[in-house]
Amino acid sequence: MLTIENVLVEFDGKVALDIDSLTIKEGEKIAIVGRSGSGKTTLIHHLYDVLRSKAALCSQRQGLVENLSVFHNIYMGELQRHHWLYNLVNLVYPLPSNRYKVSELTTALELECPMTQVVANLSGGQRQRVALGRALYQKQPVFIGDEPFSALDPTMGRRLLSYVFNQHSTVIMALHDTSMALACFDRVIGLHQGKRQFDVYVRDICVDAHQDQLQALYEMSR
Ligand SMILES: Nc1ncnc2c1ncn2[C@@H]1O[C@H](COP(=O)(O)OP(=O)(O)OP(=O)(O)O)[C@@H](O)[C@H]1O
Repeated sequence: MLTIENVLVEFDGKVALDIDSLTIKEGEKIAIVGRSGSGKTTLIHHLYDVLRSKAALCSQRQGLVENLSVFHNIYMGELQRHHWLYNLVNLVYPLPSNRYKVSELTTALELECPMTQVVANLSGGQRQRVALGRALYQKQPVFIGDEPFSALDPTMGRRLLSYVFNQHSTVIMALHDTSMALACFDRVIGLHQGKRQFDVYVRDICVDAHQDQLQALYEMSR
């Protein structure tokens, strides 16, 4: 589906990402792990730039519009598909079909607040699920997420990960939860100082041994 080669990203002369070659096949579920500052977000954004036409991004920054409702923030995922006039009408009088689609999604995301609730009044975990909803609403074949469950309890995180998997053929996700990476994903890529430290298919490895390798990745000195 995609091969990137010789990707070097620097900020102020400091290497953030240095990948010689990385191939991603359609249908893969890939977790990207590594300690804070190892280059996960930089890689996620690079992959999104390359795959943009068929991917939805759920970024760490979220980019929610504080004064708009849950409905509007999720509906924004589809803005570019419609004429501006349709979007304007829907902003003022949300159409029943769109209200129905968004409400199905908020139920799946276990968002119990009303769809009319302004995002500024939501908790961190609720905001994260609204951002996730906006990415899911796009119904793209590829889902790219940057720690999309970091504010959720682990059980809910796993339930929502299953939902994301059911809705997308290919999933690429930066995570700090290494147990989730090994238990739920096909392939795990470990980054350290912008470089790939390992890249394994979970079916080919001894998970317990790899749990130690993952732990070591987080304990590496900078
Ligand atoms: N816009 C920027 N300007 C300057 N430096 C940046 C910028 N974005 C990232 N960096 C630097 O690039 C390196 C990689 O950052 P990145 O955000 O990709 O790491 P990360 O693994 O996603 O971290 P985290 O787990 O904390 O989100 C870090 O040293 C970071 O400080």
